[in-house]
Amino acid sequence: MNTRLSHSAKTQPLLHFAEAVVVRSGNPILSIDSFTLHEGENIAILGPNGSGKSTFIKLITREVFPLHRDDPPVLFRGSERVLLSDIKKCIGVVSSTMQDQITVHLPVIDAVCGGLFGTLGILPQHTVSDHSMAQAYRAMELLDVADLADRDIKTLSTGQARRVLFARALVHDPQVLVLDEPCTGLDPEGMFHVRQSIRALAQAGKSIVLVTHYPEDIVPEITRLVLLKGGRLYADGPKEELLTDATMTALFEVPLQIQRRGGYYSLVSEY
Ligand SMILES: Nc1ncnc2c1ncn2[C@@H]1O[C@H](COP(=O)(O)OP(=O)(O)OP(=O)(O)O)[C@@H](O)[C@H]1O
Repeated sequence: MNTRLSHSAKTQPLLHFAEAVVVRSGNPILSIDSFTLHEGENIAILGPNGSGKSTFIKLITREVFPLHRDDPPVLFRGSERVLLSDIKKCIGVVSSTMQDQITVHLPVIDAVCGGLFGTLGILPQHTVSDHSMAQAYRAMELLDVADLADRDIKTLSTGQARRVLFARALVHDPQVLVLDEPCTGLDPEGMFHVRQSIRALAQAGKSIVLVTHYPEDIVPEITRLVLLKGGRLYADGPKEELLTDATMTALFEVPLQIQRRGGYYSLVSEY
C-alpha cells in the first residue's frame, strides 16, 4: 500500500529521498524508494519495533548515510552536499533517551543554553549572547517551563525535564523539530503537557517530524502519516485515510481498533 500525499507547494522541498538504502551488517535495514518533506509540513512516522523509524530520522539528521548512488539518494533543500552545521541550524532533535544523558547537576537555563553549543551545560569557554539568552527564555516560555530556569535539572519530574529538552532543541530557533518518541516513559500528565507542547510548537510555525508508537501522540496539527514496516515505506498519506482499523491491524499484525475523538486518535487492542 502506498498512498502518496500530493503536495502543491512550489518551493524546493526541505528533504528528498530517492532510492535511499541503509545497510548494516551486510543487510539493508531501510530502503526508501521515494519520500519528500516540504517546509512547514507536520508528519508522524509510525511503525512496529525494528521497522526503521530511528534509522529514517537519522537519515534526516545525517547521523547515518545511505549507499552511494550516482543520483544522490538524499537531498537537503535540493543539495547533496550539506554542512552538518546547516542541518543542526535547521533541525532540533528531542528524544526520550536524551534524558538518560543528563548525569550532572546543573541549572535548567544552562541545560537549555547548552543546546547552542551541543554540550550538556555552559562551559567556561562559551559565551551566551543577550540574543541567545532571550531566545532561551522564549523557548522556555513556549514550553511553559520558564519558571524552572534556576532549578537543578536533576530535581525535575520526567515530564518537566522532557519539556526542558524541547526548549533546548529550540534554543537556536530551528525550523524543524524531530521528536523521537517524546512521550515514552511519561505518565498521563506528562504526556498531556508534551502533546500540548507539540501543538504549541506546530502553531508557532515549526515543522514537526514525530516518531511514535502511539496514535495518541498524533496531535490535530499533524496531518500526514508515514508508515514504516520491515524497513520499507508501507504507506504515506493523509492521517484520516491511514489511521484506520484495517491499516493499523495490517501494519502491526495484531487486531487493533482506532477510536477518534475531537481530532485525536487512540489505539484499542482486542484481547
Ligand atoms: N548497527 C546495526 N547493525 C545491525 N542491525 C541494525 C543496526 N542498527 C539497526 N539495526 C536493525 O535495523 C532495524 C531498524 O532499526 P531502527 O532502530 O531504525 O528501528 P525502529 O523502528 O526505530 O525500532 P524501535 O521502534 O524498536 O525503536 C532493526 O531490525 C535493527 O535491529
